[in-house]
Amino acid sequence: MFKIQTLNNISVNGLERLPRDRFEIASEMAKPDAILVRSADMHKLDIPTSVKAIGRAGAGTNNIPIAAMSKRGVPVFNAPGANANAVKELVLSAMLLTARNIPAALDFVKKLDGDDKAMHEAVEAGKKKFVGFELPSRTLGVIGLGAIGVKVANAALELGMEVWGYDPAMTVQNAWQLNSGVRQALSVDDLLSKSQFVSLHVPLLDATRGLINADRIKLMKKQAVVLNFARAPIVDEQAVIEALDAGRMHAYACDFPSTALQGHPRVLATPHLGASTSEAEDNCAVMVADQIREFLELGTIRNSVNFPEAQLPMLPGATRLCIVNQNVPNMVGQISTALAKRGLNIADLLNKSRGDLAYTIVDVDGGDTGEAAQEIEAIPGVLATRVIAGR
Ligand SMILES: NC(=O)c1ccc[n+]([C@@H]2O[C@H](COP(=O)([O-])OP(=O)(O)OC[C@H]3O[C@@H](n4cnc5c(N)ncnc54)[C@H](O)[C@@H]3O)[C@@H](O)[C@H]2O)c1
Ligand SMILES: O=C(O)[C@H](O)COP(=O)(O)O
Repeated sequence: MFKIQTLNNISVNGLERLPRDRFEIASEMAKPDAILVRSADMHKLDIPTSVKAIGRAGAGTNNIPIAAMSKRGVPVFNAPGANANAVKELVLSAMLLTARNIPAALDFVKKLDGDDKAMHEAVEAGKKKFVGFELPSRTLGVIGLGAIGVKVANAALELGMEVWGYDPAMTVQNAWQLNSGVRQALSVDDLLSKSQFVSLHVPLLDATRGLINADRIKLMKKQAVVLNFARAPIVDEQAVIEALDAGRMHAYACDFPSTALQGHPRVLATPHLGASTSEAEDNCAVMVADQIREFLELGTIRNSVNFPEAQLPMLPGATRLCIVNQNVPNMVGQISTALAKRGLNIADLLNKSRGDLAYTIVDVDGGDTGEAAQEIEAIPGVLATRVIAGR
């Protein structure tokens, strides 16, 4: 029986992928084997040593201490692309809402009073304050062409916009999805100088913290709109507020309310709703639950942010060892020696590495691997060892 602790509400459709005869699931428990999380901040949590894997039912993993987990040999999984359409739709609605000054217009309507005649007169006299603009031929710059950025860029092209993108590390898979009409900016500054709308779709990293700052706002076209549905610290809020107050920027739309932004007439802030659709919640939970189950039952690694991909069909009757170690020479040699010393035959083996980490799956013909596993665990540089009994 594996124990799964949930730190946030995880969609039932996802949890159902973990059959109750093999998985116990609770929000509070001792010695969990794995943790399922959405946005709960795990940086200050004392993560039990029993934890073998963490599954983020979503995209961003900045709430998880990944470096510390790598040192412990614990893979962190996420759900790439599973909520991308939900975010794309929110970004498109924010573009339309800000272009047409809808938030201020709704506020105006809420404050109308009097009878129908008085309201009608106020509407006709007041509507000129909310004259907006249309999207075709306006320019959108998309920073970060990953799962979400590509969808936003393609959809904006469909709306008739001119679209520029910037991503120095775009994957081939995402490049295949990008409409060839999206033009390539040479740098963030180049993109900003061309854009009326700028949409951010990068992870929060040291390199992206404060990506949009006072100097960069000056590069944007006058009356620009910044759309931040990525993470709050990617934008310097104070710089944005100053640009809005000075009439340099038209609006700031973001998914991250704050005291500084609260009540600003040119800020459209949603309560971190990017992934909050039933479809996205199901997609994320199903994807990550499947990945956690495959890891716990078979040692398979799919969509980890710190481990290499690793998938090896398990041979019937074999015993499987999954070993995480530092990516240094002679580890596989030492592992196979520990097995050979006990007369254990390797039936199949997979060794993959990513950065400083290496991961080995070894299927051994029958046999008792207990002692060998203990010896492997003690090899300097081995971070975690697990034995999975054959079925
Ligand atoms: N508001 C929400 O609810 C919500 C929902 C999903 C994701 N997000 C945020 O959006 C981010 C992106 O999500 P995604 O699914 O598209 O992720 P992704 O990993 O598919 O794409 C991120 C892209 O950013 C690129 N990138 C990284 N650093 C860059 C830089 N300095 N300049 C330009 N490009 C850079 C990467 O190469 C990658 O292609 C997540 O990390 C998360 O923080 C927010
Ligand atoms: O990175 C993400 O996937 C989003 O920020 C969604 O976060 P949530 O799962 O807490 O809604």
